[in-house]
Amino acid sequence: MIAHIAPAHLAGTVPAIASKSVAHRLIIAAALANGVTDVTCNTSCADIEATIRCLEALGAKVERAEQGLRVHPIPKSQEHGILRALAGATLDCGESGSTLRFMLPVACALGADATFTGAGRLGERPLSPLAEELIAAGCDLQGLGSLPLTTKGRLRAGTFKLPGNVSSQYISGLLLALPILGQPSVIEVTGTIESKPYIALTLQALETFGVSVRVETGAALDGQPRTRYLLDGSPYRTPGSVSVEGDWSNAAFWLCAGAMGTECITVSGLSLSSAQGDRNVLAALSCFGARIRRSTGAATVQPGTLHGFTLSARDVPDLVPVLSAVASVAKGTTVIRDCSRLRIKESDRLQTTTKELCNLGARVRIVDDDLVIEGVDELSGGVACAHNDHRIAMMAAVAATRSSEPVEIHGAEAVNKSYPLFFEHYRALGGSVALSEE
Ligand SMILES: O=C(O)C1=C[C@@H](OP(=O)(O)O)[C@@H](O)[C@H](O)C1
Ligand SMILES: C=C(OP(=O)(O)O)C(=O)O
Repeated sequence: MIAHIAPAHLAGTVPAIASKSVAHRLIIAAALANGVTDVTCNTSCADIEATIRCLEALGAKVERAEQGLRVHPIPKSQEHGILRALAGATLDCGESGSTLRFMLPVACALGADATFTGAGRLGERPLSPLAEELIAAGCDLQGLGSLPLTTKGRLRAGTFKLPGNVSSQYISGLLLALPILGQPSVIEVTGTIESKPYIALTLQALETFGVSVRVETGAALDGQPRTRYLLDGSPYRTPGSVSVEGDWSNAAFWLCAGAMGTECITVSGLSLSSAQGDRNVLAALSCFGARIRRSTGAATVQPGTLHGFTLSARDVPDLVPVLSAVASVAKGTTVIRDCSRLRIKESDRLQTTTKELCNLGARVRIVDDDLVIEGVDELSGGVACAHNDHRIAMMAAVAATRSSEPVEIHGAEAVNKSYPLFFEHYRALGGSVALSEE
């Protein structure tokens, strides 16, 4: 699909969609709990549907309700009282890295005999060293390095060792899986943890379902930071109902468009005290020079004179494409550091952010693992490719608001991965988008 966008500033109010990261975690916990859970979730997307599909393949039942979902957990075996996954299940993770990295350890802990499939770049995205830890703890994984991937055998409780700098999803995946085992386990993470707020989201979901995790921080013998997550073996207990909060990662596109425009943009339905790290988009926009207003459950960004500054992507990798669009029209130089993990997302986002913003007239370059962006007054517009990456498609659409000529985005259907309503909301904010077949 091609999105043809006529340059125009955006303004107005849109409601936040449901947080994909929070939804993955709450739906998984609900499927592993001791009873039915109602999950209020006002929107869905391809990635959330992938997680639902995988849980259903393992034996959970997910009913669609008016406000969201009613999740019936994977049944327990009468004989042993433990959760019993359906044998021979195929878990189609679509293009969702979170789904694969969360459901693989979950399937291993259930002792499922399962096959994982997926699409797009998912098979190339790393699973190492999570996979090696699962193998060392009793699972037989075949087909590593691509998809399909199969698992057999049941994970044993114990100590799992992971580095902190590959993907926080490995740590979240193990945290979600280990309560299934009903015995104490420890996850030991060495080095500085990147994407750390996503682990906080996982711990929050576990706590909601009665699983408490003790976190110890300190240093290993070699002086490196070491974080230990200690699980005491307590199982998931349903609280009856839970609610998925608004998504800051996707609200960020509108808030950034607000900073780049001439009038305010408000996103409603957001928790201002959320554990989502991407809430820091507000702090970043304030450093750029935009004015921020916080009210109950909503954030508003007013344009200001934007100027570049230096920031780290360590805890906010998903904000990098859209913050780069803001930086493209901010005076002076912006440096976004610690971007190495962007290479292993739906596309190599260091490359695709640079290439596509440059195609639209920006001045962006990669220096080692950093992005260096020299601001220009206006972008030129032109043709951009989404590279099958939702955040690149949405970045280009936001860049169009400050282009002198129209922007054409090829592969615009990529937005469906996290935000099927994206172009509808773009129009609701006054944007002019026509969609056509490629
Ligand atoms: O746990 C999560 O929900 C996510 C963690 C992050 O990945 P990494 O930990 O691999 O950086 C983030 O980029 C991804 O979009 C969602
Ligand atoms: C990287 C993302 O998701 P995932 O890793 O779950 O595919 C994302 O939503 O930008």
